[in-house]
Amino acid sequence: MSSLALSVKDVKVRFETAALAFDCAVPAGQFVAVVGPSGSGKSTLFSVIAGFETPEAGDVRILGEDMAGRIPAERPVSVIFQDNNLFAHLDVATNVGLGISPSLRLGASDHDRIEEALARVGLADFGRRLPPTLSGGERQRVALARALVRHRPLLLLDEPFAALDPGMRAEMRGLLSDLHREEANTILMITHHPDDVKSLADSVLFLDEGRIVAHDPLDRFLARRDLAAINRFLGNDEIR
Ligand SMILES: Nc1ncnc2c1ncn2[C@@H]1O[C@H](COP(=O)(O)OP(=O)(O)OP(=O)(O)O)[C@@H](O)[C@H]1O
Repeated sequence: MSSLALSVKDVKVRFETAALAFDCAVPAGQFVAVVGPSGSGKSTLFSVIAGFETPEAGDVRILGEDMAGRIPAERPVSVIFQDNNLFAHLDVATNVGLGISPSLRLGASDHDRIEEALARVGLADFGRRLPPTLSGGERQRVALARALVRHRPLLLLDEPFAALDPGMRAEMRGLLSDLHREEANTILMITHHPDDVKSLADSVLFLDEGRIVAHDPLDRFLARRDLAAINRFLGNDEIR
């Protein structure tokens, strides 16, 4: 029995112009902010965990289980991307239903689950709407509902608030924090905003040049002054 939600060990990914190497271990139930400069490897780390990218070496375990050879759909993971991947021609309820069954074979209890998930994200009456008629924040809430119906123990969020204005960001942070508490899941969230880190994270994974250079509890991370890239992210350079 493992109390680790995620273990990434000696993982190596090589692209034409970049070599990346990841090592980290995340206890179950944590909310982890994943931060670092552009191009440092955050999205690639997510692709490796979710199974979209096969590393040339190393070991990914989720809740103690080896993920080698498992395609994305077979992993106990949900991913929400910045552009939320909703199908524009399918209504909101159908988009959420895809989280339950990619072939949309849905029974009566599935429709109840969809309605419950939409109500939970504050979109109870939105089932028949089409995604292009929604605001950016509403679309992200649909993506969250689609992740919720899957009940996967690990949720990966790749800049889910990037397109939102500050008011909506704050609203989404509140919703995510409530859902994390209720679901007792493990969340990794990529963000470029110190505010997201401070209000949501238990710990912070910091990447630089294709490596995880820090994995600290939030307080320790915020007190760090020893790495230039972290100082830049936290705005410590500007205070001096
Ligand atoms: N499919 C790919 N083919 C070749 N190189 C890639 C590929 N995916 C990522 N890279 C390279 O790997 C490095 C890490 O990219 P990645 O997208 O993981 O960074 P990131 O930290 O998520 O950046 P950003 O914050 O800008 O989204 C970059 O140098 C990028 O050019």
